Amino acid sequence: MFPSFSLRYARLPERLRAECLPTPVERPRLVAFNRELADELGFDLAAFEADEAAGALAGNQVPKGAEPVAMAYAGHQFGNFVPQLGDGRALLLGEVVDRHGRIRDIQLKGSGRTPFSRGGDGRAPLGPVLREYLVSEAMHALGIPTTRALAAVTTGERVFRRIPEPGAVLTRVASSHLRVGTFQYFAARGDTEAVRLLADEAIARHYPHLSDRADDGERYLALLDAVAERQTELVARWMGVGFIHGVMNTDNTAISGETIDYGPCAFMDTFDPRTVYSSIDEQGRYAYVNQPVVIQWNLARFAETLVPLIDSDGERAVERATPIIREVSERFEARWREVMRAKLGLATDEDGDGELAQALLDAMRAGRADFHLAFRYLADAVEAAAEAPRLKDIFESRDELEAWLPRWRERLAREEASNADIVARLNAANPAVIPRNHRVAEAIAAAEEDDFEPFEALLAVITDPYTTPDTEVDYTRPPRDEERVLRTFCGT
Ligand SMILES: Nc1ncnc2c1ncn2[C@@H]1O[C@H](COP(=O)(O)OP(=O)(O)OP(=O)(O)O)[C@@H](O)[C@H]1O
Repeated sequence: MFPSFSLRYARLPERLRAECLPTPVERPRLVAFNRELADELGFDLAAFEADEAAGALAGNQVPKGAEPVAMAYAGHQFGNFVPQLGDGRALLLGEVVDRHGRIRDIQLKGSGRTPFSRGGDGRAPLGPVLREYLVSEAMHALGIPTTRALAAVTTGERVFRRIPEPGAVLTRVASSHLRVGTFQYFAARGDTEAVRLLADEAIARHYPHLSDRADDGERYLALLDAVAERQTELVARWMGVGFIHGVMNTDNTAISGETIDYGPCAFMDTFDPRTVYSSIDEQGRYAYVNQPVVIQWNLARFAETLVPLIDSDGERAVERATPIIREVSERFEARWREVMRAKLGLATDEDGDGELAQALLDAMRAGRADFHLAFRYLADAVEAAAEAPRLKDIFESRDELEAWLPRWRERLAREEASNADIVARLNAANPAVIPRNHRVAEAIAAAEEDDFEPFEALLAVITDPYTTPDTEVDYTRPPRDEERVLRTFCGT
């Protein structure tokens, strides 16, 4: 059933990883399987058989040709350096070449202890597995780079967190699992050769256009620049859909520029830039508004690992890398303005656009408006005479919005586009439905009672996010006060 594995990472020197087999589980049952992604990866779907797939995707049988490895990595967690993390509950089965010729990692998450497990049990509860499944697939449907979810299997075993919970294994697909933390692991050990191997692997897999730069220093500097570009754009795009990652540690900053690790993440409901959902982020380090600064900080940690590769003279290397890190804030501002222009229905670029977008966000904050509906319902207000009651109703106080709308319409007039075109742009840039926290919580609670219908129904609508769902349940509605999820648990 599985496509053939290329075992690139398993063939890298042993100190980069640990060979390790998954620990079999009692009663594997396939509860979610992404056929579209499986097809893209080259799975033989004609030979697909659910029980056999469940066994393989729970790690009870290692697929033919796979050589599972746990990857070594370190990381700054909430600002503190932890020199040894590594896949403590995940195993890379190997890489496959998908139907588009792209190399993709296939990894089991929750498949048992590894040499990097430290005190952990190597397992994952069903709730976080389904949260990662839902949110990563929604992110993909929104067109934002991310790891993907291929399958979820329940194990028939309990895992013990605050309370006993049903266990599960997620099969995750990524264009690679190289993280800033992977580089930090070896840099902290003074193993420059390993850092070089990783940098070369990163260039080969994600930035092949850099490989023909003859000068080593230039090439690794260009790698830093390329990662900074992708990560900065990623954060701007997260913020454009109201996403808060929740745990932007350096081990969760992917070199590919994909979103990775959907732990205590959430999409914001009421707009407030200080919003934090994560139960483990007590100081608000990873609040919505802090994300651009955090990514700059994480990229500076990445730059530090590359110093010996950039120039044999450390001071000169730092001098060369520093402008790239400094520029992250400007780059972010530019990407953010692009994201916001699209959300306002603007295809042309004017100096005042950033300020116009900020004024709407200020109005949303003052009016305690729902982030997603405020943008989605802008389409009702394009016409000068429009009353737009749906839009106005979601603002608790409207003065700022009322003052903003004529400014926006004046700006739209300079677009020289028909109202219908503007409406089409707005609807293509502002999703109707995202996985709201209370809906994710509801789907998880039902699945924990063995009812997967709410999970499947939610998955169906969030993977078609720009279409207003025609369903009995209103997936677009913000939570009522009693439904509000204030904190999300990472549940590791
Ligand atoms: N139950 C567990 N058993 C062993 N190790 C664990 C467990 N939970 C988390 N870890 C390890 O602790 C570290 C931090 O965990 P975190 O929750 O950020 O990552 P994760 O969700 O497991 O992994 P990823 O970043 O690959 O999505 C990682 O090295 C992870 O492998």
